[in-house]
Amino acid sequence: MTDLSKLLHRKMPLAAWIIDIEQSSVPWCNEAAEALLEDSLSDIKSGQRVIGSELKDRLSLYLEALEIGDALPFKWPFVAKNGAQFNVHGSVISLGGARKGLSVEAHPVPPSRISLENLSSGLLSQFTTLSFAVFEQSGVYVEASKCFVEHFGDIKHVRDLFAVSGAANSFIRRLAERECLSQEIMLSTKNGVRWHKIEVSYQPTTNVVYLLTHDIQEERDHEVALYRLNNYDGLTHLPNRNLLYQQLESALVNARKRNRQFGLLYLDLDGFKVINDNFGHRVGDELIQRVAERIKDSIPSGACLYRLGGDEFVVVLENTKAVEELESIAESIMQNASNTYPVAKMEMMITASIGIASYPQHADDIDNLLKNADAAMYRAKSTGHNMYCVYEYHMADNINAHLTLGGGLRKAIEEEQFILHYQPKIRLPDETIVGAEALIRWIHPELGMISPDQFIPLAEESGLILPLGKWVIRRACRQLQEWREAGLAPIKLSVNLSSRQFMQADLVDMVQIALEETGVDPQYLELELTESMLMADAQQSIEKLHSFRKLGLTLSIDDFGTGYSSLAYLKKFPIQTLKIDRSFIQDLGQGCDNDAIVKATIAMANGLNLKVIAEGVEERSQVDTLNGYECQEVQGYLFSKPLSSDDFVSYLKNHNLTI
Ligand SMILES: Nc1nc2c(ncn2[C@@H]2O[C@@H]3COP(=O)(O)O[C@H]4[C@@H](O)[C@H](n5cnc6c(=O)[nH]c(N)nc65)O[C@@H]4COP(=O)(O)O[C@H]3[C@H]2O)c(=O)[nH]1
Repeated sequence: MTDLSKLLHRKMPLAAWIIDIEQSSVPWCNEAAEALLEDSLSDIKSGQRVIGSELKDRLSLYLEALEIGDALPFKWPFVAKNGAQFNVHGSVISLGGARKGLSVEAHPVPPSRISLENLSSGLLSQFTTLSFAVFEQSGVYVEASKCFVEHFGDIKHVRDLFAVSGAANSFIRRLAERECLSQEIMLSTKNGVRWHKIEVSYQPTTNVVYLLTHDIQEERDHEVALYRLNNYDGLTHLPNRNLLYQQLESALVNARKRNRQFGLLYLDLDGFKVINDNFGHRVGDELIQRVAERIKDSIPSGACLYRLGGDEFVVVLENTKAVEELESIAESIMQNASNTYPVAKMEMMITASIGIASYPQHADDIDNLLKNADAAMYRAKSTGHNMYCVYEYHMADNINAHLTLGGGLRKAIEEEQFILHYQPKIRLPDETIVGAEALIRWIHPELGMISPDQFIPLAEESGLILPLGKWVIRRACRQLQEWREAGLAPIKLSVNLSSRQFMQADLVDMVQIALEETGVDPQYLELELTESMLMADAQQSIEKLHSFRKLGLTLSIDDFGTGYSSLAYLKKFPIQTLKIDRSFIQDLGQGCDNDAIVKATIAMANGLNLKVIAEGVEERSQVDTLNGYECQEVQGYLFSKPLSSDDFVSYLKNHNLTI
């Protein structure tokens, strides 16, 4: 071994070592070889470096045929752990006597030659699932895997891959700077532009660029779908509550920083639940879509519309100068939204109640701004549908009262905490009492008497109007029975129906049963309906009204003139009475527009053979004017406020009606 050491100096740069094939060992190696051997060519066993059995068998075959001094007939290629490639040359030596061994040297393979050899071998094209390609540093295409070619087609230059030329240029610039990079980018494939994750590695030894691509379009699509799901309403495609909060937060930051104002409108459709419950969710959904489109068309381009869910929407307007800007949006929405909607082959009508709140006047944080706009909306709803209210400080208390009332309503129905009051109806010109309107009152155990304006909207929204409405009809029928039994001359009693009640499928049956149970002659019961209630589905309304007529009841249109007065339809409805809304009566006889409207309405009703009653009559002058227009009946505080049952009987007696 000492001789050999002289022969092959340990410090020589080439890795060199000796193999004793018979012993499967490596009796000597120089320093350069040590690193290589450690990598893969041998193992250490019991302190001795050994070669594997496979290599031993292979080399033994050759040794048998070779003489000492002969070179091995092959180069033995291997790649070290650090990626360096070597060809190992060997020659047969004597290890003493006739015992043959092998002296080997590892020659590094010049990198460029290897890459060119490998690349031109078409090796990459064998890869079917991994998408990668090799380019010269200049970007010229060299070779690619099968999968890459199938995905991107024939490309000549790396530039051909990029969907955006700017991205291609920056990519090539970075390559020139020999950067390794990993990024998500859009690439042009045979199937169009798709998102990819790419990894690029520049190999200085070979002067080539390796590009690995991974199509992530599906992941991107999922991300986008998830984002939409979280932030947009599926039905109307409007942004939802999440995005509303985002916009409000940024609006608040901007407004605080720049000392600006912004505001919001909180919209809730009136009686939407009724439509949903009676026509089904599909019709309800379609209506919501149409309404959303209508609202969107009614707001200025700078305003954003959000759907909070159900029938609630919010409009946000930034950089406002005055609350009037928000009010004018509300007016425009109300004007457009109340026109009919063609839905499911019907002409539907729906209105909205709107609450307005503005930063900083009405609240200085988002939650309070929303809460106050909501409170203003509640106020609009309970004052009368289809209107808007700007927030005022006491409204927040009002909403609390609403919640308390709403919670107690169910219990109140169970415990029958209600009574009916009766307001006389007076015939003109002789001013005899010919009827009464039944008006509900809630006798709350703690709050006392609550007016219907405060709880009927809640009952409608919650659906409790159905049991409540049933109670009213049964109570009114019983009252007629009691008056008859008390010997009073028969009078007509009218009952208000809510829109939700009117759409109730078994309403006609329910009324019939109430009449039969009390033995009341149906001609003394009148139902008061509103125009919008009838117009929600005019065709169905006509059928229902005919069913009521068959029972023998009379039908009246309440609040005439405030809704969608379609004269064409009016002729088709089998109604007997028009009740002119009190808003037209208030300033009657003062030569204003209302005089002409009332006069024309009465003339038209007479032409259609309908009886006309004017409500809200408070002044004698109004009676005189109405008399002049040939109005048949009046009702109002001038004659009497709504009275309890006992007071009503006294009123009848005092007015000399036959008992
Ligand atoms: N300023 C003024 N007001 C007058 C005058 N004459 C009558 N009124 C009031 O005007 C309302 C007339 O009833 P409505 O328009 O059907 O309006 C009713 C009706 O829409 C609803 N409502 C009342 N009872 C029932 C009910 O049993 N069922 C349903 N669904 N709604 C009801 O609540 C509304 C309000 O009822 P009320 O508070 O009783 O208010 C009554 C009545 O007290 C007057 O000369 N001046």
